[in-house]
Amino acid sequence: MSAPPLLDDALAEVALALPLFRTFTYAAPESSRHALVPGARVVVPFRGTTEIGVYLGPGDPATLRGKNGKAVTPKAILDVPDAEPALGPSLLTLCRWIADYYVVPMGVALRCALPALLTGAAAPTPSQRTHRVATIARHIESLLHRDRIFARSPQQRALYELLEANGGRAAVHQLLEQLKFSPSVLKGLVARGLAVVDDEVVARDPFATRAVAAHPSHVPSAAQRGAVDAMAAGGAGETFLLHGVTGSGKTLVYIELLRRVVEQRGRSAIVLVPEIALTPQTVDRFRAAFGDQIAVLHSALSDGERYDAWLALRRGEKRIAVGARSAVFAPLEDLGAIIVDEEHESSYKQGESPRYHAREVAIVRARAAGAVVVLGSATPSLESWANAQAGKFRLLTLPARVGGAQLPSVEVVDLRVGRAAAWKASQEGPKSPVDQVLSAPLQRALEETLAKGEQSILLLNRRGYSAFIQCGDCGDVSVCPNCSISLTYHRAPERLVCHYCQHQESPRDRCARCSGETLKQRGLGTQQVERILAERYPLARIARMDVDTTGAKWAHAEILDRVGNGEVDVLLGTQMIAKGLDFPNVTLVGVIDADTGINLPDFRASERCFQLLSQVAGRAGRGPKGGRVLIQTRVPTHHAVRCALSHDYHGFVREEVEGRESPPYPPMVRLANVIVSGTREDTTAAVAQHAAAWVRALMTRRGTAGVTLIGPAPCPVERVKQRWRWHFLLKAEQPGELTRVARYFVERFEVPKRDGLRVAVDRDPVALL
Ligand SMILES: Nc1ncnc2c1ncn2[C@@H]1O[C@H](COP(=O)(O)OP(=O)(O)OP(=O)(O)O)[C@@H](O)[C@H]1O
Ligand SMILES: [Zn+2]
Repeated sequence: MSAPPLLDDALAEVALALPLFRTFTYAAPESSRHALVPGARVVVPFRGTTEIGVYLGPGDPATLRGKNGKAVTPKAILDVPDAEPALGPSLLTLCRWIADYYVVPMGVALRCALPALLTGAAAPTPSQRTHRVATIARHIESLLHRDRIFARSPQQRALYELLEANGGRAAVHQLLEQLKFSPSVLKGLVARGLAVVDDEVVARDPFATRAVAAHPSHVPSAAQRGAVDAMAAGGAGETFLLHGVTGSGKTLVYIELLRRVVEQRGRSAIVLVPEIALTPQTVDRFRAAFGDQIAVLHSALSDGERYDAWLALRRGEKRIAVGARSAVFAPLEDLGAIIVDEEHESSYKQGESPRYHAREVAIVRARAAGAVVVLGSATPSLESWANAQAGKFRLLTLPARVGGAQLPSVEVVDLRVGRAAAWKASQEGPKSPVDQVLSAPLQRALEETLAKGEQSILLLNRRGYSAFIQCGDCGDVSVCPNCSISLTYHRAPERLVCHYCQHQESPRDRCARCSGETLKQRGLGTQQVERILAERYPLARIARMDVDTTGAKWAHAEILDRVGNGEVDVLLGTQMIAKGLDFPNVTLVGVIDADTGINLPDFRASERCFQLLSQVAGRAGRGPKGGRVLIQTRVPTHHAVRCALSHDYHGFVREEVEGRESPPYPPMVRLANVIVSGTREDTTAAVAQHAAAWVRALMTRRGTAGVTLIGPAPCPVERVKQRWRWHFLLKAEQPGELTRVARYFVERFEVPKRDGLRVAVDRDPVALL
């Protein structure tokens, strides 16, 4: 053990947002614009430029020895720009925990807790917020009409349909640059009165102008009141797991809890939702209940607006922060509650350094602040469930839907055909497109629902027009030149897109390998299904929602508003339509292919599939009309499918946990995924092997019996953005051991400085792909 450092007030320890596991020592200024207190931003000279850092406390003179043992004169802090420290003591402590647990430099943790405008990382924004926007001027409802209008202008049609897919609007520069439309195509649409282009439309904060519909304020049911009472009486730092079936009224529970915490006790609160743009209904309910007290933090805010919201929270002008994962850092004092809605969602995990999980950060923050945490879900993560079973979290249950509504009946449609049926089908010739997508029972259900004027949701967990392009002769699939993943075929405009790195190319008619003819009809994507549905049901009003419609960020909210207003009969989309939607007139949910994702080489594949099926099924029958769910699958006996059919969360957990016992995976053990990547395959593999051997030797030397190492091996997705990827896993029963091993490794293991080699540690990974 080294002796504790002798700290010196004339010196300052400063964290900089650099990928270096050390802080820097500067001379504290004798006089400065503002007081130098821990958490204050400082401007310091660094390698010939200036950087913005955060002052942590007095510095250690021992750090001022050069390599030869001679004393080095510290450079002085240039400025302390803020009257008040950017980070209060509690957020500073939280960042220390993040740096330690997620094995990242302190400066990296700090940067993620501060708004971009304060870290010097912000781009100057005002000019970016002004752009030209193309909007559809005339809607062409029927497909036949459309065929006629665009008979001689397929490019215009593609652009028109792309605008449509974006909720009717898109930025002109995006259409031209990213999607490679020529300006003349857009001009053509404008000339024909089908679209208009507005000059210099300034993007605005959609929530600032979004009217809050007066939401009826319900009287909580006995079950809801029981949950609120328990939470309001919760001890400081207590964590509750609110397991409430879909439609059980969890949102009202959160709102009633906040009434007590914020309105009665005058404390503050944070509400985390998976993704703001996808959950406008939930956000609207909070806004309806608390109005001006809320700051909604979301991705459409400019850096300036984000900073304004941050300041309002910081000054206590607003006392409730609602936002996605980064809202867990909202600068609120006297925190009384943190709510994590849909706590099982993987979007709470940040994909880049620091790879924190907002749920875990919320728990740590609340414990330090003496606040309660509420984790809510109809399908809690196995980790949270295990914590509740172990008594670490207190379990509260809402076992039924509000107002006596029933959970929908769920039926399975087995897509497997026996040999005899397959023979018969082959004699009958190719199936019609709609028969390939929707089984007879699902078609019947859809038609009945349309006939009754009710709404349907169809889930297809794959985007693009057709999953990939394959050679009919040699079977070769078009893959991304940068990533080891097949390219997705998109129709509007026609192109192949890599969903990892956005690489785009034009589809070929002939195979690059054998010149055989390529086929474009393998697999189904949302665009293709939309088209097939439109042709089969020309009068149905169909809306599609998937990642491609994010071109205009708020397209989602607009599409959902149209569904809410009854302007849409069929909502077709990827997993993003499974979240939190609450439309009483949706009486049918169809899952086109439940098997997508079930066989991914990832220990969470089944859990994710069960959650998705349960969540999307939960969109049906939320009103008095009841509801029905049909799940098409080729694996009807898989426990993820079977348990979703009977709304059996407990049964699923029982079977799934068994599968995670041997070999052990979370929640039985704690996991860290160590990923080695680089631009050359051979050196990446060699470094991964060397790193794994290094860690093994360390563990033997140190006698860290509690940690095991598995691998190394290539990652299931071997190459992403031109980088090869290898990984190994560290498993441990105790998180502390894992921290020590990972930290020692990251700080001491020398990664060769060539071939872009990098090592990343992903603590508590949500996926191993
Ligand atoms: N006490 C109540 N009385 C009447 N209606 C209620 C009550 N509580 C909630 N509701 C209504 O029930 C519906 C479902 O509530 P909510 O959306 O909060 O469910 P949820 O538990 O979040 O479901 P999911 O997990 O599926 O998102 C909403 O329309 C809500 O307004
Ligand atoms: Zn790619």
